[in-house]
Amino acid sequence: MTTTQKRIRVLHQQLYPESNSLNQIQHNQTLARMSNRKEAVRVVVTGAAGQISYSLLPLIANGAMFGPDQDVILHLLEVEFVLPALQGVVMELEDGSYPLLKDIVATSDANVAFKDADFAILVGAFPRKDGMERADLLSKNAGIFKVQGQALDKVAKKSVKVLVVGNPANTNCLLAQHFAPSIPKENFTALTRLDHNRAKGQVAKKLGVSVRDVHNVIIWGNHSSTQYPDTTVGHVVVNGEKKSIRDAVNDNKYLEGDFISTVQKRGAAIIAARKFSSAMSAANAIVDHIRDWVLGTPEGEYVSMAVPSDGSYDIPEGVIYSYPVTCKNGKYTIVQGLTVSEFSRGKMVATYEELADEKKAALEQLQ
Ligand SMILES: NC(=O)c1ccc[n+]([C@@H]2O[C@H](COP(=O)([O-])OP(=O)(O)OC[C@H]3O[C@@H](n4cnc5c(N)ncnc54)[C@H](O)[C@@H]3O)[C@@H](O)[C@H]2O)c1
Ligand SMILES: O=C(O)C[C@H](O)C(=O)O
Repeated sequence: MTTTQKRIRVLHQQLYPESNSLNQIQHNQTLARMSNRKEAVRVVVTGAAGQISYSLLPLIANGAMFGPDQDVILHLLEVEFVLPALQGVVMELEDGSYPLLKDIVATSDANVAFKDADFAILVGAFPRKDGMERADLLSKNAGIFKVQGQALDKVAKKSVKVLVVGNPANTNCLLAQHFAPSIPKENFTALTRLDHNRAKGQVAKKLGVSVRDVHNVIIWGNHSSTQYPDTTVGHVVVNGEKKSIRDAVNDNKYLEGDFISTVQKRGAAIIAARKFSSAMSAANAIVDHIRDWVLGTPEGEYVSMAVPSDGSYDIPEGVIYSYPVTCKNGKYTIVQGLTVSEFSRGKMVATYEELADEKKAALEQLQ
């Protein structure tokens, strides 16, 4: 035994008088490391055998959503006749050798899927097909979000954070919220981060810069073709120089015309090209939404989230409306005090009115 080994043994015996093996030191160190690990979070993904989930699940399992030190337990919900396909997804997750993936629950029972959930990502819905209007989706989807809201209310943690992706996302979110009265209203959100990312992408392309140089675009309202992608407070930073998007682009006709309609119609353009709705970019936006909500947004950075309207910017309460937000300590805050031009106001009200109509139609469906 070397002198160093002897000294370690003495030290070890002082620290652990009940043990006399060096292996025990290693064992205790391992136990200590394990006890420092954060408890695994339970993440529900509905529509788990669908195409968005196929891109999303590996991102959750590899730490992109919650960080590299957070174990996850995936709760996968599918309709019963799709369970055999879901088993294939489960096998692939097992074969992916993801160190953070602690366990998988795969089921067609909402009360099993939502049990003790920390996060619920509601993707499963009837997707819009080429030529179909979003309003057509309301009747197909209202029942799904009623049942899932009720299950959340009954068995999920009261702190569960909910993100609705399945369309019409804002109104489906409102329904889930309505049927889960025991969960704080502000825990219900819908995805407009994909639209936000699309808007950044269009500005970056126009200016020939990277998306990382584009900041504080805003999506107001509904995840639909009435959404208002707004660049009025956004800026770009190129070679250390900060400029408003308006000044950098220097083409208001574009920013108030083609830019807006390209972002509004991007989902439809992808359906027309792929014959399926967006999936890879949707999964990426879902990760961005939850990661920022949980881990926070960089100082001064706005992101877009559809959240319960609280009267901010004179949008009445009672709809799920996309606003610019910042996130800190697991909470989002709607950015206040931005100047709203007459042009912007018209677009913000139009998209609100669509949401109010969708709400009325959805509630009628359920009577
Ligand atoms: N908000 C956004 O930015 C955004 C972006 C893209 C797609 N979407 C929407 O996301 C949804 C899913 O898209 P996709 O391409 O993955 O569709 P998909 O058809 O590939 O997958 C949907 C899955 O949901 C399942 N499902 C249906 N009803 C269910 C229920 N009650 N419980 C559990 N699972 C159920 C289906 O069996 C299917 O496997 C669609 O509504 C689509 O329009 C939203
Ligand atoms: O509009 C759709 O159904 C597609 C999806 O919401 C998208 O924005 O890509």
